[in-house]
Amino acid sequence: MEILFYNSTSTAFSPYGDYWRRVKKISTIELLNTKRVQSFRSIREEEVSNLVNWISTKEGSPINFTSKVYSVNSCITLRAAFGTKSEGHRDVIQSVMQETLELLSGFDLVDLFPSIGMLQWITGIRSRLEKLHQEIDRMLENIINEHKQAAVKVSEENNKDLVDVLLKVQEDVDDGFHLTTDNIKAVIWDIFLAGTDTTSTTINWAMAELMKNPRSMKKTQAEVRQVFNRIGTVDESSISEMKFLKAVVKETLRLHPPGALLAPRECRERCVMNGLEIPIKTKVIVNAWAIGRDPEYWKEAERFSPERFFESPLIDYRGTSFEYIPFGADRRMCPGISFGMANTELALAMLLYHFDWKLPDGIQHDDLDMTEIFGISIRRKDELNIIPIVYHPSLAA
Ligand code: HEM
Repeated sequence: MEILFYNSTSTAFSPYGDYWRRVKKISTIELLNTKRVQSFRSIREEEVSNLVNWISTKEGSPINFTSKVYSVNSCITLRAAFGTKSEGHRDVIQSVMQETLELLSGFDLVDLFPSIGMLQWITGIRSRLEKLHQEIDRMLENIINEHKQAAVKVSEENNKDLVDVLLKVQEDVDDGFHLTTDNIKAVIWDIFLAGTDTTSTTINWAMAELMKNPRSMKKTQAEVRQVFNRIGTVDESSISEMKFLKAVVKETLRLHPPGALLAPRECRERCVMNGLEIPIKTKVIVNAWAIGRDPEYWKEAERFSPERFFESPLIDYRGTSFEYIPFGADRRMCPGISFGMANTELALAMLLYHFDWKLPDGIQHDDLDMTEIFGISIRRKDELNIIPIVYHPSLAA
């Protein structure tokens, strides 16, 4: 079933209000635009390089790839959101976020956004969530105050973190819309929840698929190494040349869209689809996971084959190819595509450049278990434990 319709009087689903529209606009235009995402390049490169250095010390032993990728992504998001001011709070934020994700693991994106409505209806875990909510609130309050008190105002666009940008928006009252401090906290926390888990899940699935498909792994590594060796630097500047790597990420998102059920929609007017009458106000759930595996649109739909995107180069994830919507479509579409893709592509490129990867003893490529578990994002059931072997360009044939 790819689209579910049902009438709902539940408070879980609140129609979009003016607040939501404004915040969405701010997220898309001010916070997560391509230029801003570019300005976080050095953060990405530094954090992934730190990971590469750490992995180098573990050569020959299995590492928990899943948890390492998760912590790198949360560091990148933290630094992008709070700048250097996050350092004193980093451990607390990461553990609170981890706890939130664990508590919410039975829920999905559909339940979470806009998060403002979330706490109103989750009953069983309400008290723990409320305690966490207070902790998060206190922590964000401190960080925002530190930003407000910073003696030197940040004027250079490139040095602005997301809190700086939101405080600037708060100052510039736009035709009567006032962004409160609570709004700022909610936006930042939504970005954490929506951005970190989805991105690290994507990197994890991509690596798992490459481990399961050695031919694709070889092809991706050959491309990444050819480009980085020719340019002479291992950084973000040449990622745009890595067409096969990009196809690997696209194929990963086709088979494993982390936000499988998208955000819920509501029918604004009565309509008829395939003879079925859909009344006004029906809640609509779109199953992007099932759409990406529909044999009507995809040849050998269950097979991991990045090459399919060379055969159909026009299929893109920007919300206009309806057979492929890992970031959703229309006004509820993900505002974090550029940030998510930049983090995913750089991490994969660097980890595939610097290391060859082996499965621990006794596990064959074909045997790698790809069972999924359903939560905020659809993750692999098992953490990915794999063995790094350092690549030395000078020794390569
Ligand atoms: C590979 C990474 C990512 C994937 C696959 C992904 C996917 C999605 C999907 C499917 C939705 C719902 C869209 C819809 O219903 O039409 C969504 C919403 C959202 N995403 Fe992402 N996302 C990713 C990364 C990010 C990042 C890095 C950020 C922020 C830094 C982010 C922020 C958000 C926010 C704030 C929403 C809610 C938008 C709303 O309520 O309208 N996402 N994302």
